[in-house]
Amino acid sequence: MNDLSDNDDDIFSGREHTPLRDDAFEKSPEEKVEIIKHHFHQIMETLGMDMTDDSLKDSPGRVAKMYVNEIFGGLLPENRPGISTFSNKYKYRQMLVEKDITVYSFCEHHFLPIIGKAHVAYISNGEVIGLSKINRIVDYYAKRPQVQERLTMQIVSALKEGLGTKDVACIIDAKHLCVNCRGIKDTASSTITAELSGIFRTNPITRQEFLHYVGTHAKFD
Ligand SMILES: Nc1nc2c(ncn2[C@@H]2O[C@H](COP(=O)(O)OP(=O)(O)OP(=O)(O)O)[C@@H](O)[C@H]2O)c(=O)[nH]1
Ligand SMILES: [Zn+2]
Repeated sequence: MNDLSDNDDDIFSGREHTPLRDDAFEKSPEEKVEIIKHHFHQIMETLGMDMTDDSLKDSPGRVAKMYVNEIFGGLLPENRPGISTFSNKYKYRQMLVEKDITVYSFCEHHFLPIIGKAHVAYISNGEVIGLSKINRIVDYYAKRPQVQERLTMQIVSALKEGLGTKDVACIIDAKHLCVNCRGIKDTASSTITAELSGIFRTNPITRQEFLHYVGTHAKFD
C-alpha cells in the first residue's frame, strides 16, 4: 500500500467530502425528479408565473431532470468514472499536464454556474492514466453543488487514489456567476484555487514547472 499522505496533506484528509446526509441515496433518481418537479412548480407559482402557459408548464419537470441527471449527476456514486490506468512501460519520468479542462459547476450558495478551466498534473509512480479520465474526473466532481476550493481538492484526492501517488496538482481558474451577474456584479473577476500535493507542494521547482506549463504566474505560498 502506497503512503499517499504527508504531514500537511493529513490535516486536510477527509475535509474535501461533499456534505451529504446518510440517507442521500435512499430515494431513486426517478423519485427525486418527481419531488423536485413538485417543489419547482411551487417556486414558479409563488413567483406569480402562469403555470398553464404552454412554454412554462413543463419547466418544473425539465429543471428536475436537469438537476438530478445532468448538472448534479456527480452526486450519484454510480456516475463516478472508472480510472483505468496502465503500467508506465515506457518509463516516462516527467510530469504530465492536462490543461484547459472545461469546468461547468454550480455554486452551492446560490446555485448559479461556475465556469472555467482546470489544469491537472501528476508524476507517475509506475501507473499512467488514460488522458480522458482526467477530464472525466473533473466533470464528475464539478457536477455537484460546489465551492471551488472543495472541487479542486476532490479532483486531487481522486487522482491520488487512482494513480497511487501523492504527486498530483490541480489549479482551477473560474468565473462565478453569483459574483459576476448579481450581488457585487463584478464581471471582470475570476477565482483561482490550487491544490498541490506531494512534490508539487514541497518542491518549488516542480511547482514552477507546472505553473509555467499552464501559463499562470500566480504564486501559491
Ligand atoms: N469561498 C467560496 N465562496 C464562494 C464560492 N462561490 C460563491 N461564494 C461566496 O459565498 C458567499 C455567500 O455569502 P452570503 O453573504 O451568505 O451571500 P450573499 O448575501 O448572497 O452575498 P453576496 O454575493 O455578497 O451578495 C458569497 O460571498 C459568494 O461570493 C466558492 O466557490 N468559494
Ligand atoms: Zn454563489
